[in-house]
Amino acid sequence: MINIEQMAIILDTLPDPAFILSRSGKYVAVFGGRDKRYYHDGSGLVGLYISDLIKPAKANWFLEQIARALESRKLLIEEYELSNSDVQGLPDDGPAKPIWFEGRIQALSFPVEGEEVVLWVASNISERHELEIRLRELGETDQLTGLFNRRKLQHDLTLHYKSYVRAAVPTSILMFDLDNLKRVNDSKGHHEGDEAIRVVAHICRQALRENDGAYRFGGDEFVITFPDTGLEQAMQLARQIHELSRKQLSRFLVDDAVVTVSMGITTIMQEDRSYEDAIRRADLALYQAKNGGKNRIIPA
Ligand SMILES: Nc1nc2c(ncn2[C@@H]2O[C@H](COP(=O)(O)OP(=O)(O)OP(=O)(O)O)[C@@H](O)[C@H]2O)c(=O)[nH]1
Repeated sequence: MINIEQMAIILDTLPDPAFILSRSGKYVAVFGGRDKRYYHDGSGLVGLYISDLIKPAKANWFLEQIARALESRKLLIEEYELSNSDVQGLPDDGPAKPIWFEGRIQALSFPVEGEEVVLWVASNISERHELEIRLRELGETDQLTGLFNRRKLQHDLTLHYKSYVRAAVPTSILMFDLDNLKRVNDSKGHHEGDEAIRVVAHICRQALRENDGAYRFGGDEFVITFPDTGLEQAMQLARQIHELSRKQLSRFLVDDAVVTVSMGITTIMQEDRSYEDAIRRADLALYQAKNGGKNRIIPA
């Protein structure tokens, strides 16, 4: 059988720190989490209160989670970020960067000093968190250009459409396609064609305002979204992008054919049942730009 001294050693050897916290946010006890590569030593916190140590917004969040665990009596699992500069009284030795934690919070069945308490186990999940961010970025980025991909466009346009329905915030959509890329590929090779596509991505980045989004729709087709922007203003931005393209793509020349861009532009409208209706309209306008002789902008 394990005796009480051994039990105390086991508690202190727990790989992740385990806090006993009262409803009012008092650190009643701290066990484990001794490896300084992963954790700051929290033993100096015992007897102190969360609200005295942590900035108000975060402190309130901790108190809310304690209350939730006490009310539900069920295991509560929450992820949060915390650095040692967020918590007064923590030593400097330990991880320098902010840590992402997974907190596992469970009400205990006995009070301490007349107050209800929870057990809060805080696991360092920073590596997993970074990997998740990286995977999300990869899942929404086009490899050749570094622009967002079509999946991300669908996600963002869904939100823009909701903003339009909820608060009549207009989003304009510019769809454009390179002209004559096939001739560059055929006569100068795919590598040169790739370069033209990268130049377009660079132009998009040059022209974007803070909340605009640039996406590779597929092949040599691109979309730019202009949130909170009506058609007239979006037309001006499209003209700028068209002009930048005219200058920067002029070096991709095959015989008498230059790489240019054809553009269709529209705004989410009242009759649209989803963002897809607006995309279809932009696509149709782009088709008209191609049919009208390429290298032009057609609004719809
Ligand atoms: N190098 C390169 N070419 C691509 C890529 N994606 C699509 N393309 C080429 O882009 C061309 C797209 O077809 P089209 O739009 O009909 O060709 P285009 O010469 O631009 O024709 P217009 O749009 O009518 O001017 C095809 O030749 C594709 O092979 C890519 O990632 N790299």
